[in-house]
Amino acid sequence: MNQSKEQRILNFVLQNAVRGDPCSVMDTIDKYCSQKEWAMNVGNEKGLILDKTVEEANPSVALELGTYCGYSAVRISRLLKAGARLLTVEFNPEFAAIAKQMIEFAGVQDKVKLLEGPSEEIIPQLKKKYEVDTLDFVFLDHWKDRYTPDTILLQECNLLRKGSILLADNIIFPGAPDFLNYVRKSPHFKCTNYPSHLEYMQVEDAMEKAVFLG
Ligand SMILES: O=C(NC/C=C/[C@H]1O[C@@H](n2cnc(C(F)(F)F)c2)[C@H](O)[C@@H]1O)c1cc([N+](=O)[O-])cc(O)c1O
Ligand SMILES: [Mg+2]
Repeated sequence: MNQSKEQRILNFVLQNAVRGDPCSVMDTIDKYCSQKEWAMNVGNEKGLILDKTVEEANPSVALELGTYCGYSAVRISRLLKAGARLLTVEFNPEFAAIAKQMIEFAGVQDKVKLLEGPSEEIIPQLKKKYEVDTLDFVFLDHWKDRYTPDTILLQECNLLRKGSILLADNIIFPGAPDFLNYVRKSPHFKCTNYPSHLEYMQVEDAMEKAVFLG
């Protein structure tokens, strides 16, 4: 049975990146996806915005919705302080298996917990099952029509605290218009837009930061 694109990306990393070196894994994925096969990793340009926002948040507990191949899980977890952790949620079992191997190869597995399943099931379990009090940082990069319902669900589950930082990918392309509308109109969020480009392409894109005000 022929391989999936995600399996080809993982194989390229296993054969070309330096084991235990997160930056080498990120650079190798970016090289493959810019030169051989496009894939929906946040990439290096938007990745720098992600880096700066993670450093600003300096999270003890971070959540990512949309693991995919694990590129941003590696990117985020490499910046976490000792004892901090990233919970990353993936719905597709095949992608989760790829991401698990990617995370282990990068050597960040002790900082990352990969949770498999739909967000509407996992988010309500975070407090009791995954011992989360509140989330310091949330990266939204999953299905764009889930950004708003999951942001509402995070609030309903009391997982946000004054100062929790949400960062959303793909505000322009593919776009998340209802999310943009929701957070910009809400009195509970202070929003900042970061213009950028779609990963590996000369297409406009942007990220939106939404700080929860309590
Ligand atoms: O569709 C895009 N991303 C969707 C990303 C989807 C990924 O998030 C997972 N997921 C779904 N639900 C959950 C959770 F957590 F809820 F369970 C996790 C899906 O299985 C998939 O791996 C996309 C598309 C483009 N593009 O250019 O088309 C560019 C991008 O940067 C993109 O992120
Ligand atoms: Mg994205």
